[in-house]
Amino acid sequence: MPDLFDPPALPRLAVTGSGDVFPVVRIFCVGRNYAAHAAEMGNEVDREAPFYFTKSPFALAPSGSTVPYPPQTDDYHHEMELAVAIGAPAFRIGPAQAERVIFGYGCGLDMTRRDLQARAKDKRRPWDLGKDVEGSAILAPLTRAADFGLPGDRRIHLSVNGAVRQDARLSDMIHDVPAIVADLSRFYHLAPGDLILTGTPAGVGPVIPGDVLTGRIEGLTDVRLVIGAPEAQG
Ligand SMILES: CC(=O)CC(=O)C(=O)O
Repeated sequence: MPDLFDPPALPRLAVTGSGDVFPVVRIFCVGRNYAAHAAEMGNEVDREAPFYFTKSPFALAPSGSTVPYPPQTDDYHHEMELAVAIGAPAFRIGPAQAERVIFGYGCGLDMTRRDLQARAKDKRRPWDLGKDVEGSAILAPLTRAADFGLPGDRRIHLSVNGAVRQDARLSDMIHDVPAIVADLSRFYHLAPGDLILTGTPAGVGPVIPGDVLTGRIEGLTDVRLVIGAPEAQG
């Protein structure tokens, strides 16, 4: 039977220093993984275990894009994050095995309709409309794990129009990368093409059309986003 339409190809990320590309199949995101961010949002952190939400891989936009200010929000926020790309199958692995299944790392932005997320939280509803926003997962080219090493306590920071807004250390994460990979592998058969955004540090805030965002993690390629004008109706 013929397909009724041509499905879109999976989005792909460039790999720094090579012609390789990494197809993105799923995007998992960790919530409240930095104590200072949880506090600024008025939340307690859960040190027992991470929690997750997801974004469609089709929410991905490459670094350097101009992405229109999205519909149905007046409070679109930046969230700078370390992204982890999975390169091998992993199911029910321990933290000690996590390194073996990590393909690489990248700088990512988890752009968020904060007003819709807040409304969802108030009504105890899922966060999809706040988080799974078209064009809201901005990813820089990946760096292979062998070229990056371990996340350690590298600086993670984001500036908007040159002014630093988020500034922290990867060691500030409550659940570190091996713990996150191991924990997620209890629930999912992780596989090549999975991407994990590991949570954002404090300093999140609103953006407006014309803003230029630059996110940096020592040792990785910067992520860059320009906020475009909202799209016209109709
Ligand atoms: C409160 C949030 O927006 C959750 C999140 O995306 C993060 O902590 O990162």
